[in-house]
Amino acid sequence: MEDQIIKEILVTEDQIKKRVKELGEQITKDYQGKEPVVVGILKGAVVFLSDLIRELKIPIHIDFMAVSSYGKSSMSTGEVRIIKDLDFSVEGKDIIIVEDIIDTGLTLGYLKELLNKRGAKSVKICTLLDKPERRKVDIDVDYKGFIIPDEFIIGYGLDFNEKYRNYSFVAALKEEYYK
Ligand SMILES: O=P(O)(O)OC[C@H]1O[C@H](OP(=O)(O)OP(=O)(O)O)[C@H](O)[C@@H]1O
Ligand code: HPA
Ligand SMILES: [Mg+2]
Repeated sequence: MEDQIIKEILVTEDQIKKRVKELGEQITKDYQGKEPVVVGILKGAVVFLSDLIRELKIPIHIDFMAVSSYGKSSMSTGEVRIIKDLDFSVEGKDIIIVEDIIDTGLTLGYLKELLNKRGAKSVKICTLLDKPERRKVDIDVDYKGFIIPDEFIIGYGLDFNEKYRNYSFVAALKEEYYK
């Protein structure tokens, strides 16, 4: 049963729905007359992305990337390995990277720089969750849903050993499961 692994529900389904709608309205306003490419980072971002894009009342394109950190050596450089690259060029495009969570910031720090280097016209970041206590690199977050404490989070795309991504709320996992 899910109750056994959950320490606390941090964000309820209703709170997520309301916030996703607000973020969608904000992005819709900011991108009037533009046709941004929404880039989802697999797999965690898929749940948030699929809800968010239905709140965008502008023409958009969707693309995906899958990345994995290089392990210990990447912790200082923040270099990540690209498992699946984008299908389309970002040159001259307005990009919105969508993430489920920013933790150390290493993944997004690297990706934002990469897309800028590839000639994107603009690169903005939209994350559902922000865990600022764990940040290792400074990162400008343009759109953020909720600030969360330094706990291991599951649900709404976030996994623990690939499970619990399908929960429609965001919860902290009991410490005994990951410590
Ligand atoms: O800010 P950071 O410390 O870089 O951490 C955030 C990244 O870690 C998680 O992905 P994960 O590698 O677990 O892959 P997943 O989305 O497939 O679960 C999350 O979805 C972000 O992409
Ligand atoms: O708290 C988390 N939970 C799941 N995946 C994650 N990736 C970075 N931080 C987290
Ligand atoms: Mg994960």
